[in-house]
Formats: sequence, structure tokens, C-alpha cells
Amino acid sequence: GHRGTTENIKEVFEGRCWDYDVTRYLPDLPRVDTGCETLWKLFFKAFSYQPPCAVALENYQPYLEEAAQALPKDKVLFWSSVFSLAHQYGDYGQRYVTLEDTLVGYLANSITWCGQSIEPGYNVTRCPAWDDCPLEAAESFWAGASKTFAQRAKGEVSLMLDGSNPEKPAYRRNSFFGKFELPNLTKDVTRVSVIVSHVLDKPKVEVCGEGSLLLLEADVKERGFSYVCKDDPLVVLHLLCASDPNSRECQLVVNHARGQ
Ligand SMILES: Nc1nc2c(c(=O)[nH]1)N1CN2[C@@H]2O[C@H](COP(=O)(O)OP(=O)(O)OC[C@H]3O[C@@H]1[C@H](O)[C@@H]3O)[C@@H](O)[C@H]2O
Repeated sequence: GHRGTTENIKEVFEGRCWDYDVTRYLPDLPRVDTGCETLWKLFFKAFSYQPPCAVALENYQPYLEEAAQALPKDKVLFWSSVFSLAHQYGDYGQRYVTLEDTLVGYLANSITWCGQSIEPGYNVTRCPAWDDCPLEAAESFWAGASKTFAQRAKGEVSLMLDGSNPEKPAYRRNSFFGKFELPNLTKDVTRVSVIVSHVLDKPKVEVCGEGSLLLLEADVKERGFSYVCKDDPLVVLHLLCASDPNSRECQLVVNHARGQ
């Protein structure tokens, strides 16, 4: 299989960059001094004229360092498998900051790119499918981006996991969080606060204190951080109920509000 390359990728990248600079996350994240043309050049340099499947994580380092922002203390949010809920919960930088809220993640999110050795140095139409390459270009990008994001986290960091998937444990050591984020948290981090979210009205496959959350607790404490875990905090329940107000669990929430 293959994926289609994002059309006008240079214009998309640079346009997003200028837009971010003047309109996005102004109260929550600092501006990056480097201009958008320079950031594009550094990003392009990382994968251009390389074979589509052979981009080492290090190639993105110059770009990742140039585009990095200081992250607000106690507001970094990591996630596994719950992309959409995590971004609702983070409320786009107001409650928490996810990788996509930072310039590095914002510019790369949902675009597709890959290199080729002949002019113009990247494949204008198509890229390998995710599993066609051992280290597919975009995969190594997110590895580098996740690592740099984790290295700049401070204070209490949050992690949202999915406790409703019978096929996939909530915490996996081979997830991006397990491979590139947890191992790169520094001494500036004090605590990992885990939120296990569950699909409404479905069996709770994993909850705090059980299954892979026990492994996570051990891995977090082994790194010297304190650990707390909560199943479906009220904010998350309300977000889930907003999308599914008629679910049984949400009726309970409404009755509770009515004091019944
Ligand atoms: N658009 C984004 N993609 C990704 C981010 C990210 O922040 N934005 N990633 C990884 N990533 C891509 O998501 C899947 C694995 O997710 P999934 O299996 O659901 O969860 P992971 O923990 O592996 O990755 C999510 C974790 O890494 C960063 C983000 O800061 C989260 O804390 C894999 O294909 C990666 O290329």
C-alpha cells in the first residue's frame, strides 16, 4: 500500500507556521524566534534526498531543537490511543498542552511526506504505507518529536490511556509513550498523573491498580517520579457524556446533578 503525499506541503507547512505565530496558543505557549522559511528548510533537510524508508530519528534533531518551545509547568499531557479525547481534555492548550499544541506537533500533524534520492528530493505524490518501512520517515519524526517534547516537560505530567480495549493494554512499553516519552522525562518532572478513560456503558477492561497499570506504576516509580491514577475523572465523564448524553452512565451524572 501507500499514502498520498500532502499537496503543496511547503506552503501548508509555512502557512501553518505563520498562522501559529500570530493566532495560536498565545496565552499558553511562547513564540519561537526562528522564521518559518528557516524552519521549513530544517524540516525538509531532515528527510529530503533520502530514500523514503531510511530517515534516522537524529536527522530531525536540528529542526526539533530550532522549533522547540518551553512547556508550561504541570500542564504537559501525553496520551496513547485516545487522540481525540486527550485533545478535548487538554482543551487545546488551556487545561493541558499536548504535542500537537506545540509548534513542532502542530506543523506536522496529519500531513504526509517522504524523501527520494532524485530531484526534487521528496516524493511529490506518494509515500510508503506505515508498515512498509522499518523506520518510515514520519514514524521517526514522531519518535524524535515525542522525545524532545518529553525532555522539556516540568512538574506534574499527565497521561491519558484507554482502559476499554480488550486487544490492547492501556499501557504498553512499546508504545510511543513507553519508548520515547517516559524514558525521556527529566529530573524536572515530579509526578506522573494517569487518567484511565473508559468507553461509556462498556465493560472496563483495565482500571487503575490492575493489569498494565501496575507495570506503569512500577516503571514510573523506577524512574523516581511519584504516581497517581484515576479512572474517568468527572471532567472526562462530562466530555464523554457530551457526545453520548443518553448513555446509562450519563443519566447517573445528570441525576447526581439533580441531587437524586
Ligand atoms: N499526530 C501525532 N501522532 C503521534 C503523536 C502525536 O503527538 N501526534 N505521538 C505518537 N504519534 C503517532 O501515534 C501513533 C501511536 O499512537 P498510540 O499507539 O495511540 O499511542 P502512542 O503512545 O504509541 O503514541 C502517542 C504518544 O506519542 C506522541 C504523543 O505525544 C503521545 O503522547 C504512531 O503512529 C505515532 O506515529
